[in-house]
Amino acid sequence: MFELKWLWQNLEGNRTRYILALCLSVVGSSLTIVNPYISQRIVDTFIAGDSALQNLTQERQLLIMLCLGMIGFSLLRTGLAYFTTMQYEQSSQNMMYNIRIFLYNKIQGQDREYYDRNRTGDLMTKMTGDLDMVRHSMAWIFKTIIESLTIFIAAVIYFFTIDAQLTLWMLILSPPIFIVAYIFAKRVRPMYIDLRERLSQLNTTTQENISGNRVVKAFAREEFEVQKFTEKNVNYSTANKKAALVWLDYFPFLESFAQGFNVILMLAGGLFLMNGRITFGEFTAFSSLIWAISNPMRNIGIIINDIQRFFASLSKIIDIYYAKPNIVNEHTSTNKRRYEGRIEFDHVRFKYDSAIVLDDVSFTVEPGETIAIMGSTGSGKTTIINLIPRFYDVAEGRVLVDGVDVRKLELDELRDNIGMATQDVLLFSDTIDGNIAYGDPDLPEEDAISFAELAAAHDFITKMPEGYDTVVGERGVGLSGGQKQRIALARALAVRRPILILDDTTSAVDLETEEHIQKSLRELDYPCTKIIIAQRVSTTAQADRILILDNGKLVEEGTHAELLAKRGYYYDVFKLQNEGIGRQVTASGKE
Ligand SMILES: Nc1ncnc2c1ncn2[C@@H]1O[C@H](COP(=O)(O)OP(=O)(O)OP(=O)(O)O)[C@@H](O)[C@H]1O
Repeated sequence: MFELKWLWQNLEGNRTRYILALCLSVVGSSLTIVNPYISQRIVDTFIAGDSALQNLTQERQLLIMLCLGMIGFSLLRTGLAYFTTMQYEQSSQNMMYNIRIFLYNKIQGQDREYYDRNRTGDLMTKMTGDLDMVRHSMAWIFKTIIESLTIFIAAVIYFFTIDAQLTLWMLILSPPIFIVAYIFAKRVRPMYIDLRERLSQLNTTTQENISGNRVVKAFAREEFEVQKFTEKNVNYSTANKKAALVWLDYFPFLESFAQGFNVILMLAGGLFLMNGRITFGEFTAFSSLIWAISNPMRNIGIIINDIQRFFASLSKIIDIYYAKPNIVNEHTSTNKRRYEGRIEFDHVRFKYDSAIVLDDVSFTVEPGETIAIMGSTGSGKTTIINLIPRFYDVAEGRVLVDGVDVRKLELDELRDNIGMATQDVLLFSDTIDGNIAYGDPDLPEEDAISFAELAAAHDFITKMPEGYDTVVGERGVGLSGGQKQRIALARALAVRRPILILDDTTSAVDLETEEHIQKSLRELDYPCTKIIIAQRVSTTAQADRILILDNGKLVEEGTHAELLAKRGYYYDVFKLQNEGIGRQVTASGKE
């Protein structure tokens, strides 16, 4: 079976320990029959045998030895169980530790398409709940199966040595139990796959709700969100109950069969005892070991439940394990080159799934130039800049950096040459200093300060209670939109890359602050090609060239003056932003 083979492969380094644990389980469980055997000897020799009284006086030494033996074996079994459990725990924990690291790296190495397709809540479920289910199975469920099986087999062999016919009578119930268990397993498997899916939906809803709580509050949609959560919760709970109820359908059969072992022992065993076919001690041995046969039968349903959960979780983990990104970061180059910063789009066509987003886009940016991209919302501006660091690959055409197709460049090196501030600003729960130095952890504090000054962030940072050491909350909680944008800009500048990409980075700052930022960008002390997405003419006016996008096509290209003279989209935007919205408002406030 593929999943088990996969587990075995990943057990590398811990295989010996795990096999040792399995062997110890077998040995420890086999010892279960020792005490019933000693009991049998004690009963037959000292309690119920013909010469019991005589033995009690003459063989007292043997009795003491047998009693000590019982205590000794009990202690040995307990010690062994402790040691065995430790081996299971250590090997399964070590294995999961390795797999967790591997999966985390795997997720980190996925391309943007993977993140577009996979929900955060689902990935979180795989990395936590599913991994833990597999670990639990390795440490407990497999152990339970091995131990139950060993005890069962050891008891059956021991029973056979006492009386084969009585043993066969006892085993008469096993086939129907296995048939019931098999039917149950077949019915319950799809339910656990469904259950796992619903848990993932529940986690996704919870995660989205928590990370989007400010939007929820802004729209006073708490009730709606509670309803949405309740719906997922009900779904999960219903699926859980459904699976549990299926188990309950079969439980009475399994329990009755398990109880049946006692009845058979009483009837057949009692008859055999009266006939003198077995001794009283042997009957006691049967009686004290009957649980070894009935318990595994009784637990078979629980074990099947857990195994179904185990396989449902394991297949989800394997999904991540074998997921292959289309855009791979080889991490091979040790010496990363610094690029000149020339960018060229050569008849680029791009689509998300089947929707064409960029169509025949061609333009060139020379090293050191500043290019502004403007266009209506959804026209494809962000998509253009996402193609430069190769977050996605083009469908047709080429994107070239320093004259080389980005698909032929080392991904690490390419991205190491780009500083980027994205539209959706994400800051980490760290100090402001730590956030600015994110791309360069060795950045001296005075440099962090000077980049914050360039990004017009220094003044508000120094006014904060702990200045640069102020810890910002998750995603930058505690800062205004404009403040977050400025820290993100300082972070992008601080890496001093030859290509700087800014996606609407100054949209939330006032005009005066923006003026300061524009000046800083013009006066950067390192060579840098800048690509700036902006909606304000005040931002684009100073660019060497402005590209206008409309519906995925490049419709205008030129300097501020050239585009104004063209009287196209750019001119309209310019007019709109400079003359208000075209309405002449009178002093009295009427049009
Ligand atoms: N991950 C994605 N999967 C599918 N479609 C996407 C994805 N990202 C963007 N799109 C679609 O691609 C088109 C272009 O999006 P893009 O983000 O490039 O526009 P934009 O010009 O940057 O818009 P805005 O000014 O609103 O940021 C839009 O129609 C958008 O719906």
